[in-house]
Amino acid sequence: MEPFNYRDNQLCAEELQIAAIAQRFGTPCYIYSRAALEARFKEYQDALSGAEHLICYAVKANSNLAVLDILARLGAGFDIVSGGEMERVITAGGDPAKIVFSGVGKTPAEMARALDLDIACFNLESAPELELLARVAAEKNMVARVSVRVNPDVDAQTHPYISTGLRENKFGVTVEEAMAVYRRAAELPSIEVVGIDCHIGSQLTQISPFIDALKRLLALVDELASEGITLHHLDLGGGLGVCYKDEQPPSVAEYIAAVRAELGDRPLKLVFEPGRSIAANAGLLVTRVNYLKPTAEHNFALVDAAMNDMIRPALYQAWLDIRQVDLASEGQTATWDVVGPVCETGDFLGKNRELTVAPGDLLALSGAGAYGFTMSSNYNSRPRAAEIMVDGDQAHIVRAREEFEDLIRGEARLPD
Ligand SMILES: Cc1ncc(COP(=O)(O)O)c(C=O)c1O
Ligand SMILES: N[C@@H](CCCC[NH3+])C(=O)O
Repeated sequence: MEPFNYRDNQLCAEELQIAAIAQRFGTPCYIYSRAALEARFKEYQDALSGAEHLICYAVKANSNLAVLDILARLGAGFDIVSGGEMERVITAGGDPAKIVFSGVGKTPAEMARALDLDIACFNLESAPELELLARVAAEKNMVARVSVRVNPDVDAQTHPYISTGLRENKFGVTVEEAMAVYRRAAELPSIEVVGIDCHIGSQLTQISPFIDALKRLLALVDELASEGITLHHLDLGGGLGVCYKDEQPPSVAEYIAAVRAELGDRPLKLVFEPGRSIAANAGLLVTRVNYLKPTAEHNFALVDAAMNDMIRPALYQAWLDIRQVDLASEGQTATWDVVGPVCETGDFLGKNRELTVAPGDLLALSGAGAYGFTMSSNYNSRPRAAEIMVDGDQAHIVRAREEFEDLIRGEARLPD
């Protein structure tokens, strides 16, 4: 489902022209498509039909309440990594019984709140975390359901910053350590062992690393069973990649089919934590060209969005497609570096792009629905962008553009 198409040379989001949305809500703005979010989530549901499963959307990819609400209505569970994400899910109407809590640094307060909400499962990332959780649960006279995040030491073949399943990464426990953590968990009265979990990295474009990880997890499941520790679910994390440029990731259906084939008829509920593969291509970042600055070295198109709005190009050298909103622009055709107003040389959204642009034109960055707004900041005291949800021929503002008052909230000058 491609939500952003041209009609009469004008880029549209579902039934609406991007130019009209930008006119109404200003730029820079994130524009999401409800239909695209739903279609991607349903791909997972269809691929998993007939199997006991839970699809826990990874909130970090795009945590806007409207996005969470749309997915919650379809029955989604949620993968969270902080108290803030937990409260977002609850505020959006998500079901706490479908929350899994990942993350290497859970605090006692976050644990206590998650226990009060009776979330599905804590994905434990270390032996000390198990001890702390057991204490927090015991003090509340409660039992915490856990799975252990295993670091299977497989190469996800993705950017090193978003690879998480190698021995050198900070996430999870090694296969060897996992046995000890499970044995200890099984003897703690305030802990109930329910599952096993891994997440080997993000933007994976091949199935084989997932299957390698799954094999290592299944071997552990068998070893645990032989010791009388029976697991009920297997959580393979997120990580399925998307096409930003010319990547050819497997489809959701291919990926899930391969996992189901490897699992065979084991009585394990399958849990997934997809983020990017649901949200990335359901969103655009729309920006306006303020100046054209051709120099001897480079042609710069200075736009009103910057690295604080979308940091992926600066942080991971990520390539995002940049499209003209108006294909009939009468601007200057050249190879442009599309850069923002932030005072950093690394502040670029894309380099060497063939575009026809004039000051005042709009450009749209594709693949911006995941790890776009959620990674944005106020660097250079820039208010964060507005977020818009398009639903057919309706555009809803789902996060207001920040104002100066938002920038200084909580700050104070010293007393006289
Ligand atoms: C534990 C965990 N689960 C799920 C995800 C979501 O990953 P992705 O957006 O690649 O699907 C992440 C982020 O990579 C993660 O760290
Ligand atoms: N933030 C990363 C994805 C990593 C997710 C964290 N586990 C990105 O934009 O590609």
